[in-house]
This record gives sequence, structure tokens and C-alpha cells, in this order.
Amino acid sequence: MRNDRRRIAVIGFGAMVRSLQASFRRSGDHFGVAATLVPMEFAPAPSELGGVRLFNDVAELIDWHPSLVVECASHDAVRDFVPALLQKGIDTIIVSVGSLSDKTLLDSLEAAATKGGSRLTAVSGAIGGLDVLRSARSAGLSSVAYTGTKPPNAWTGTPAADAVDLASLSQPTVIFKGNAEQAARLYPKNANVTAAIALAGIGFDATSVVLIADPNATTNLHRVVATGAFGSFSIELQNKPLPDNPKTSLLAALSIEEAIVRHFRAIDV
Ligand SMILES: NC(=O)C1=CN([C@@H]2O[C@H](COP(=O)(O)OP(=O)(O)OC[C@H]3O[C@@H](n4cnc5c(N)ncnc54)[C@H](O)[C@@H]3O)[C@@H](O)[C@H]2O)C=CC1
Ligand SMILES: O=C([O-])CC(=O)C(=O)O
Repeated sequence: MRNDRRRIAVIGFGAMVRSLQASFRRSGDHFGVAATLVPMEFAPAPSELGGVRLFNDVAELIDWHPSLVVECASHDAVRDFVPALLQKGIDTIIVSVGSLSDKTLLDSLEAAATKGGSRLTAVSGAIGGLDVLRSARSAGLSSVAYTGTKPPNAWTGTPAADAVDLASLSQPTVIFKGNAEQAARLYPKNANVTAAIALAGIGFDATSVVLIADPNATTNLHRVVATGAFGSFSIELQNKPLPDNPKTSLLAALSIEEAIVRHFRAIDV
């Protein structure tokens, strides 16, 4: 039972998990979500679970012996649950990569994984080109700049909503300029990609970030421009948002499926 590849649990039960379940169904059900960890305060109604087992407590999930846990919830969920899972030897994939902008948390996750002999994987999420940044950095990267543009409704509930009237914007408006540490921390549901870029490239402080609310945007637009000893690189993604969460791109949910399948594959190609 403990080695059952399908004993996959997620943390959270929102738009990403629903999209992941749809992906698994499309791909022929070789994998599936068997259980979810959601604290009582956020727990879905039993009728929404469709047979997925619900745990409210991380200790109960650990006792269930998952073969893999996939965090699809929030920065807090990474902080509250992932160290315990790793310490118990349970491999864990996280999508809330922006949580790793907290150096203390990053160090404690590394210590927990080392102690438990487990592995933490961060998904590529809504962004791409991370392989290029990782390869390029050993020869020296001189600059990495990220620009993220989303429609105004994707920025509701963020600091941008306090600074500008999102509903009445008539032109693209810069809502944030700074570095990847600030962006990941201040926009935990919108700027996880900045952490993925920072970790793959030149770190949180040196990665520059601009965030834009654009009333004409119909996609979540992500642009990365990097220069270094290797040459230069630019990538642009026009991501479709998930139907039930405009903040989150479909690609981010698809990257979870890819990370899960890859985790269990004998050959990493
Ligand atoms: N790496 C990337 O490219 C991206 C990462 N994300 C991350 O993924 C997360 C989930 O995205 P969605 O599913 O679209 O959000 P959502 O808001 O639709 O769903 C989040 C789910 O997690 C649950 N939840 C909230 N706090 C929790 C906690 N402390 N413990 C356990 N469950 C908790 C909620 O009840 C809900 O079921 C985002 O909050 C964000 O951190 C989102 C988009 C892209
Ligand atoms: O899904 C996206 O387009 C990006 C996102 O929300 C994040 O990085 O947190």
C-alpha cells in the first residue's frame, strides 16, 4: 500500500486542483488525486469532493502514507505543512513557489528534506525558460527582468487594488516596480513566477520585476529578458487564465501534472 504510485494527495482544493483532476481524466487516469489536506476553516463541502478523501490535519495525512504530496494552496500552506511532510520522508511538489522568497523558510525546508531523505520540487508553473536561466547562470548572468501583465480583475485583493481603481482603468497601468523578493511576498497569488525565475537565475534581489494591470489584456502575459556571458534570451507567454480563477494560468495547473508524471518516470526526459 505504501508504494502505491497513485497514493497522491494534494494540499488545497481550488481552481488548480480541479484543473489537475480534469487533466488526469483527459490523460487516461494513470494518476489521480486520492486525498486532500485542507484545514477546517477552508474545507470544501463533502459534496464537492467527488470521492477524494479529506484530511484537516497534516498528522492524519502523514499516517495515510501518501506516495507524493502536491501543494496547490498558498504560501501559508507551504509554511504550515511542507516541513513536516519532508521530515517524514514524503516527497512534495509545491506550486506556491513564491513562498521560497522567505530565506528562513527555504532553509528550514532544505533541513527537513535532508533529515527525512525526501525531495522538494518546485513546479515551473505559469512561466517557461527556467532551463535556459539555470544553464546560463554558471557562466554569469548580468540581468534578468520580468514583466507580468494581467487584466484588472486578476489584481483584485492585492495591494494594487488599494492603490488604483482597477474597475475604471482605461489604459495599461504599472502597479508594481521592484525586485522578485518584494513581488513574490506582496503578490502571493499572482507573482509566484518571479520566485521561480529568481531561483533559476540571479536570485531574488537582482531580478527586476514590473507588474501591469491592462484593461485590454485577454491573457496573463509573462515576459522574461535575460543577458549574460551566454548571450541574451527573451521569452513571452500569453497564458489563458483558469475559468474559475483569473489570477491563475492554465499552464500553471498543467505544469503540476507534468511534475507529477515526471516524478514517477524512470527516465527524466
Ligand atoms: N507557480 C505558479 O506559476 C503559480 C502558483 N500559484 C499558487 O497556487 C495557489 C493555488 O492556486 P488556485 O488553485 O488557483 O487558488 P484557489 O484560490 O482557487 O484555491 C486555493 C485552495 O487552497 C485552499 N487553501 C487556502 N489556504 C490554505 C491553507 N493554508 N492550507 C490548505 N489549503 C488552503 C483554499 O481553500 C482553496 O481550496 C495560489 O495561491 C498560488 O500560491 C498560482 C498561480 C501560478
Ligand atoms: O498563473 C499565473 O499566470 C501566474 C501567477 O498567478 C503566479 O505566478 O502566482
